[in-house]
Amino acid sequence: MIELIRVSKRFGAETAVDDISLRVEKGELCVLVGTSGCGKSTTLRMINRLIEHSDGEIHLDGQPVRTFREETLRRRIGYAIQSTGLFPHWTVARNIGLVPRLLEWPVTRIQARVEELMNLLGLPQEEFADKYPSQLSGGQAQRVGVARALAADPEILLMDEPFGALDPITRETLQEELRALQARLHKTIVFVTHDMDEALRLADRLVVMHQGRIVQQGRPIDLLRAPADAFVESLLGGEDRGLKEAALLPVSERMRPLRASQGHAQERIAQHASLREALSVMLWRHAERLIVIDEDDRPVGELSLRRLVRARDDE
Ligand SMILES: Nc1ncnc2c1ncn2[C@@H]1O[C@H](COP(=O)(O)OP(=O)(O)OP(=O)(O)O)[C@@H](O)[C@H]1O
Repeated sequence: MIELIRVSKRFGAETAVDDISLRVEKGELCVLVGTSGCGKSTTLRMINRLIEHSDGEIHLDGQPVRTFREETLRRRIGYAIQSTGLFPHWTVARNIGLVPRLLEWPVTRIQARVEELMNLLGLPQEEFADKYPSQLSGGQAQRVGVARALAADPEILLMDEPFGALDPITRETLQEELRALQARLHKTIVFVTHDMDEALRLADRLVVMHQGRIVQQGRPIDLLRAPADAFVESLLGGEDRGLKEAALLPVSERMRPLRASQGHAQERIAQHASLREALSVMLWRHAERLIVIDEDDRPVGELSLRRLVRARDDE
């Protein structure tokens, strides 16, 4: 668990982070969003002490980070950044093994761990272990960066725009992989991004920052439904919020049991698809009613346009 209590950071006369309090529970994926220069990266770097905070307290599992030895911070906190920070003259395998080597793990254990991580991140050993960073695509390099951050099996992962430089498709793939990884590994993650869709897709807890302060935090759906002010509302997408909310809700949430009289609907949608996808199918197929199917393609319900747009309170 990470806790920031009334934390500030000043660079000379400038206050980059201004009296923020934040608690990230074990296993939670917390995303920091906000306009450029609002203090997201500074907040992240104060957690692993790349930057020392000026005021307040930062605790890991109740213990002040100031009291941790460098080695302990390395072991407990992984760090992945947009530019990957890979050493260009080191192979992929050597880059991934960096922290275990610094921690003086035995060579065989390092090799086994590097192999395990390359498998986990979809980087086949035979193909990638001996490559150099310049021989990788952006997406592959990011995977190596994430593998390296996970190498010493830290409880905490700090990620600063790790997918920032990627094309939208690779980016979405890595977002899905991060969620899947998180479901398996239960790390405590703090993730910084500019991209609101990425933030909404990934976050258990969304933290909106503005001019060094936290202006609102909570579950993405709660922020979408009740933004604290006009700034948060516009950052969350203004009039697009309806679509963003629909992207977070599964079809199963609004469908109802299939009745014989509705059997004429032909278009289908998976029950795990989002309401946004359902709306898109309706628009594309000119259909006001969809049959909802399960993983085995069996009809399990139906979703009408009327039901999709209905206010939550009417249910
Ligand atoms: N080492 C430093 N020395 C002086 N000022 C700094 C330093 N690092 C950051 N700042 C200032 O602190 C403020 C917050 O910067 P920070 O990088 O945390 O913002 P950010 O929200 O991560 O921005 P971006 O999204 O553009 O990366 C900025 O005004 C920045 O200029």
